[in-house]
Amino acid sequence: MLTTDKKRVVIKIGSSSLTSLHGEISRRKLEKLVDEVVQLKDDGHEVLLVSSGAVAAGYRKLGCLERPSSLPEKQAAASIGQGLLMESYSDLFLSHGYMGSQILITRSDFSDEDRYNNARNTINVLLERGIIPIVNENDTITIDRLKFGDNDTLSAKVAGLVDADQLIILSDIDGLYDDDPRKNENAQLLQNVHEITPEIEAVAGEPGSDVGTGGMKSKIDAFKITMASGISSFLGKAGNDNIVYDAVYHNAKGTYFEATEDTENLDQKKQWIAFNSGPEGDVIIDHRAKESIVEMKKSLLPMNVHHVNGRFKKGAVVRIHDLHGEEIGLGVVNYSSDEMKEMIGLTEPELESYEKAAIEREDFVCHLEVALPVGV
Ligand SMILES: Nc1ncnc2c1ncn2[C@@H]1O[C@H](COP(=O)(O)OP(=O)(O)O)[C@@H](O)[C@H]1O
Ligand SMILES: N[C@@H](CCC(=O)OP(=O)(O)O)C(=O)O
Repeated sequence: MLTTDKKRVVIKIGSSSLTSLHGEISRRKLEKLVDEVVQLKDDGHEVLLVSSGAVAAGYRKLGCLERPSSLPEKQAAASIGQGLLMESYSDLFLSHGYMGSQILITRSDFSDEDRYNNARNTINVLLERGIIPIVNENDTITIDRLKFGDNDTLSAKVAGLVDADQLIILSDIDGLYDDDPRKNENAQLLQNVHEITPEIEAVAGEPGSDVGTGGMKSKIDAFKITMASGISSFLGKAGNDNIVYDAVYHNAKGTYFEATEDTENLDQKKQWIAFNSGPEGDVIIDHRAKESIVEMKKSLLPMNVHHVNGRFKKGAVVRIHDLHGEEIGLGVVNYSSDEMKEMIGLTEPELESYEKAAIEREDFVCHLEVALPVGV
């Protein structure tokens, strides 16, 4: 995060906002976006782009008449389109004296803590040296169940990774409405959202175009992540005049997502546990232990582990459940599943040799404290 009024801004632009009606990359739309990023750079802000558009830019050149639905065809299209997209961005930024750089990320890169931290270090160097990192999912090599899938949640995770001040999501709609505007012409624009309540989640519908994948639902998931991470966010319409520039200065038409000041922000370690780690097993605890870690905010002691499911090593992230099967949160274990199984049933004096907590409080993220998006 920058300390002055210079901001670190992550801008996400969706496929539908970069392509023409025929699904080709629109040079005019790209130029407009680049012009606005350049305005921010000229003002001294750091900017990172999360740009979709690889599949959209490539599928016709692959010989498909419409956006393919099979994974191998989408991946082949992205292989063609990603290069074309980057070529256009590089040319345009260079014509203004700025340099772009490509970063392709998979979900498994983010679930490995070392690779996650490494990505942060790399991006920090680029931003500090005035480069504009351009991030997309590494579509050509990811497999379906391990895909981010849409770039909305990817952009929120990237914003958390680089400790951004603001996430701007540009779409084909000028904000979040209280109902799907395609179905209800009286739907009203919501200008400020301070909490993602079940009512807010309920207004989010499917994608509005053939080229977008996320729809409003994935944007809401993205804003849950940024709000829990203390990052303010904005949703507005790509192509509206000065939308990006005005959003940074809080003057744009759209929806601003800002958590209230009393919301506790997750630190970077907890962001990784909550949104990026892939849990490897389950630790089940009784109601007394639940009260101790949730309400009294204590660490989970070895004597409070009721049983464990799955195999995991020391340092893995696990799901913590109560005896009714309700998931309470996620945490990093200090013992492997085998060690934990050995502890169960031991008396207090016998447990004395296990000096560490099973899960330290600072390595535990409670679902009650943070409304975690499911499955992101
Ligand atoms: N409550 C809502 N408010 C605004 N848009 C909505 C809502 N529910 C569904 N949508 C649809 O979500 C679409 C934007 O998502 P998407 O098509 O994935 O765009 P992008 O490619 O920009 O990510 C809008 O065009 C709109 O039709
Ligand atoms: N990684 C994909 C983006 C997936 C996608 O379509 O996302 P979005 O347009 O943001 O809903 C691509 O570059 O084509």
